Amino acid sequence: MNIIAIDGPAASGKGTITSALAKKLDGYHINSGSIYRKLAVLLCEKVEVEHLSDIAFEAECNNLAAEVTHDIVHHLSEVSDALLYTPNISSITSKIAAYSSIRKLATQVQLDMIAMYKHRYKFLLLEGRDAALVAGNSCLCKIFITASISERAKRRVKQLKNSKFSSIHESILRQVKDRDTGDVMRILDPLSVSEDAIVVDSEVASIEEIVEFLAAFVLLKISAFCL
Ligand SMILES: Nc1ncnc2c1ncn2[C@@H]1O[C@H](COP(=O)(O)OP(=O)(O)OP(=O)(O)O)[C@@H](O)[C@H]1O
Ligand SMILES: Nc1ccn([C@H]2C[C@H](O)[C@@H](COP(=O)(O)O)O2)c(=O)n1
Repeated sequence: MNIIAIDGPAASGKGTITSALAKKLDGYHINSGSIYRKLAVLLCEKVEVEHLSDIAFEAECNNLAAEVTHDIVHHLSEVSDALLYTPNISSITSKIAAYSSIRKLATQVQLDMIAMYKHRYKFLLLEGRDAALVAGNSCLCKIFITASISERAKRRVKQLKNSKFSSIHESILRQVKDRDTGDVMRILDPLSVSEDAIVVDSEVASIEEIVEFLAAFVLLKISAFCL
């Protein structure tokens, strides 16, 4: 099984690049961020999280994980994609991703998806913070997509411009910084660059050029494996 693990900070372009790379390689894209985001939406449907203490918030995360675990695929399929990328859900997702009950559940969903799709596709592209860890020995290569924080905030402003969540650069920059801090500082599976990852700066080339380059890199890697 060939798993390509792809990671990077918020708005670095990893989702866009992974999706285009999956198309180019005829692979299947597993977006682990969307699993975490859907769990955040389910939590918000259940409780008002805004005024909870950290202890109460963690308890609610544990309750949610216990409640949905037996029918997780059904629960996740009930969540509309439209809600996933709102600033509020992005920030709550970053928070819930720190708790082991949530991480355990999201990891199980990813492992189930890998088991389901591994015989149907030559490549599985696993996007997310702990992709390399989840993929384990089946990881063919690790890719880390990055860009400067100002560029990432600029991209997010542009992305949100035509939605009802549009916001000014300063406020988006603060949100992106807060998410970086939450992702990098948390104890469980923090955002970090694995030493054997290939690091791609998405500011120095277009999306198409990066996808071309990465597809060539993956194919080279697999041919080296087959020697
Ligand atoms: N060279 C580039 N490479 C990748 N994305 C780019 C590039 N230039 C502009 N973008 C744009 O940056 C925006 C952010 O990309 P994307 O949503 O894929 O980021 P992400 O890392 O998956 O973010 P998140 O983790 O918050 O979901 C998209 O609108 C994408 O089109
Ligand atoms: N494997 C993963 C995937 C995502 N997260 C966290 C990190 C982010 O704060 C949030 C949303 O992820 P994104 O859609 O931006 O990739 O979920 C994680 O901890 N582990």
